[in-house]
Amino acid sequence: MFSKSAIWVVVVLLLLMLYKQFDSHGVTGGAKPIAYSDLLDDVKAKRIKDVVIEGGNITATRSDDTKVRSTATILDRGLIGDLRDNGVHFDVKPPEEPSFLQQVFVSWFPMLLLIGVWIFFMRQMQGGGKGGAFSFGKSKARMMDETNNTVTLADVAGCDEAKEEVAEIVDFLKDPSKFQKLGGRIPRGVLMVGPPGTGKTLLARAIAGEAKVPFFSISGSDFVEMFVGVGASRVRDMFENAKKHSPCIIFIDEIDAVGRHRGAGMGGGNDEREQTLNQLLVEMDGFEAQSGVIVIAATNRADVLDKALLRPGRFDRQVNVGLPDIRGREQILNVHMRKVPIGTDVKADVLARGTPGFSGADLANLVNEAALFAARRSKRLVDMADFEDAKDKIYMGPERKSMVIREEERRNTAYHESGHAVVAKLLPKADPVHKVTIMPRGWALGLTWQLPEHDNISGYKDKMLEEISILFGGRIAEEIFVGQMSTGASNDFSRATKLARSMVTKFGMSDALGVMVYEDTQNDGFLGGTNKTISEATQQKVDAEIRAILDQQYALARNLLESNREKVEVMTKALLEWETIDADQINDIMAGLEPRPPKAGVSIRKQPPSDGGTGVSPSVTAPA
Ligand SMILES: Nc1ncnc2c1ncn2[C@@H]1O[C@H](COP(=O)(O)OP(=O)(O)OP(=O)(O)O)[C@@H](O)[C@H]1O
Ligand SMILES: [Zn+2]
Repeated sequence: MFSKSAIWVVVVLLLLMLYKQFDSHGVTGGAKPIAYSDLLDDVKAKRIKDVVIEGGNITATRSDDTKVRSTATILDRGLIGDLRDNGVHFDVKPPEEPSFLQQVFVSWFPMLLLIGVWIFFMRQMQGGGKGGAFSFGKSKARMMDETNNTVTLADVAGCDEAKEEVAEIVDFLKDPSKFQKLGGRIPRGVLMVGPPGTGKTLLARAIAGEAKVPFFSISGSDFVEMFVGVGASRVRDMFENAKKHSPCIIFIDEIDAVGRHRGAGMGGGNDEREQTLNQLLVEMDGFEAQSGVIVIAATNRADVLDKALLRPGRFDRQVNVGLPDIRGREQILNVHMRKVPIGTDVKADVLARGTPGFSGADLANLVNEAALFAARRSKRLVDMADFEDAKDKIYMGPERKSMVIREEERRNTAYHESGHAVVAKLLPKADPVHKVTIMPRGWALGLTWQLPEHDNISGYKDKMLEEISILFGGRIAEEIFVGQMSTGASNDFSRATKLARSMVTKFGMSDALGVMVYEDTQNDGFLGGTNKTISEATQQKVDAEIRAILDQQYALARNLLESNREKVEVMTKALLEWETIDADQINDIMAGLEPRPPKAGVSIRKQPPSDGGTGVSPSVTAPA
């Protein structure tokens, strides 16, 4: 409101000044301006009876009572003499002073303007400014009181260790006095460390929910303001507020925004951030451990934090919240599946196997996407086909149903994917093939998905060799059955080569070169990128060894496909007919049977569902 009235004041003053300007001109208003020389002529000709000199202005009255005016010049010292000589009555007045109001306005105007601009920006920064211009130092922490926080530890899944670690905090918050009597030392600060979306915020809320205490949450970036001192006073305010509501939890997300070690950053440091951090340290030291306020902070990088934050009495307890493993993913899926109506064919364990690397937030998103698919198809339950599509969409981008693919190209892709799949099925150590599709999706024309039994933690030599053969399978099938080679296999080739190179140079899996590690991964590509630890001769041996591995695996795959031609043909036919085939159909084909038709509900969607999942590394055929 203030800025609006300020604008009005400015406008009124401006008008006043303009009016004054016109007004002073109005005094001389009736006079006709004439040249100075004409005036002098008039004086000499005795046509002037009266003259008023006011500052530099001369107003003269002629004998006929008409008024003229002109500008006097100090150069003309003879003017007075001329006037006297010609008997003109004259008067000299001092130049008119600006009025008091005008003076005040002129001297204060720049100041007022500055203040106006300042207020404007302040309000802008407050985001519309409900708090007005005077609430900078107030904490922005949002408080959620115990009655509307319904999250409990049961909602957090797949991180049992972390949950065990925080159980003690829940106990303490439930009944601080019990601990206080025994004098036990309860942590004041807990640091949750883990990648984004793994449920750090959720876990902190669950602690508050379980203990039924208020939960203050704020993001580290909320403290970082343009003005020195604002962040620090926000910290102070937040702690004061929290103490009033103790026992309670303060949750600071992204603490690295303030907690980065001091002296880092441009120009050797950032005063504002350091002040804020110092204030945080002061507050954490200051409040009694028994006051019942527990500060939980989250970060994805504990290594960038200022060491002072991690000292005893501050965030001395660390809880690691990592990406969920296969069992964790299954539990998280189950938690989120409770919120939507799920069909009986949905198997959380299969989905968990197919989603390595997914975080809790990704899995929540998966369930949500699946529900959207089901809604779009007007289903009453979310079934496995919806989950499959949701997962494919998240991994590969949406289906490109409208993409026009020439029949020839489609056939080529079908042979290519069948090649991958048949080789994978025939090799003993390969991960089971769960789905093959030639449905274009994202940037891929088709893909073969293998589903690992376990999360791939380490690679074994035989398995890696087989993987190389599987990668070659696509291109070889094109060679054998189509007779021409497309560029769609280039991704396969580069992956095969990379794998072979790592086997030789990193994993020491080559018989000829032994277990020495030839590639210093630390310095890879640094300083010119040449690897000085390898001599020219060794480099040649390395190349020859990679070549040998690739040739050998290529020959193996080619052999397998040549001697199983009819299986590739049948699979290709099935793919051309149904676009996607699942594990059961693939098994039929490999057993030499006619593949069973796709499961129900498929003909409507044209794309058959499958109960398979994704592999860690689907073999993707990119368009040329
Ligand atoms: N372990 C889990 N169990 C159940 N749901 C989870 C889990 N992890 C994440 N989620 C889901 O993902 C959402 C986002 O997680 P949350 O915001 O807690 O992650 P975060 O680790 O704090 O991420 P960030 O570091 O990006 O802030 C949660 O609201 C929840 O729906
Ligand atoms: Zn391929």
